[in-house]
Amino acid sequence: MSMEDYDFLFKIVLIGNAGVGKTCLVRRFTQGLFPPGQGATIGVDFMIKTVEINGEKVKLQIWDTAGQERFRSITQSYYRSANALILTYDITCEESFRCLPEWLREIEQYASNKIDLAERREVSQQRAEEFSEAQDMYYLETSAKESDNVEKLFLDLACRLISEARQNTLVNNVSSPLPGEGKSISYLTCCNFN
Ligand SMILES: Nc1nc2c(ncn2[C@@H]2O[C@H](COP(=O)(O)OP(=O)(O)OP(=O)(O)O)[C@@H](O)[C@H]2O)c(=O)[nH]1
Repeated sequence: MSMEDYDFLFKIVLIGNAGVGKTCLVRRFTQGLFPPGQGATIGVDFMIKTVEINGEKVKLQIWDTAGQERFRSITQSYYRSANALILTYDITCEESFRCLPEWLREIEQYASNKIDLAERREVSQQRAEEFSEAQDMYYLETSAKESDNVEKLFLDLACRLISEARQNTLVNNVSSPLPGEGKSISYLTCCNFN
């Protein structure tokens, strides 16, 4: 794809414990499906989706990292150049929530997945909200399976990145957007995705 094919290009990296549903979230968003029998990611995987937000083409490069500890050194190298990181945990797995502080340094935003499994919930929404507020992060519960909030997760993030890129363009007085630089952690709610 040439430069003319999009107005913005953002790199988004999903991180979080193994089995929380990172790959399913990415595939739900990029391919519109919930893959049956999804196996563990080896190293990193990469998918692209171009969306239109308020008349502008936004190309999202989405990197899905392996949650397994043995791949940590490989996946860490992908965090650095990311415009945004989405830390994912599983609402039915207390351990995946307790590990969040370990991931904190890299976090901008986090998603709690598998909300379709409400009867098996171990991590209450209130705890997650308190945690995200304390860390000044954006928080959204999703279900890759039921397709709840998945589109919203990625589009809200893209919207926020556009806003940041614009601010940087103004601040730096340059003609081209500089996505990802001088990231703000405030959450934009004013976007219209139609
Ligand atoms: N019920 C339910 N199951 C889900 C959801 N998302 C993922 N799963 C299941 O959770 C398991 C793990 O999903 P993956 O997407 O492979 O998890 P991952 O975080 O990418 O795992 P790693 O690649 O090992 O890091 C699979 O069996 C999925 O079917 C969801 O929203 N609801």
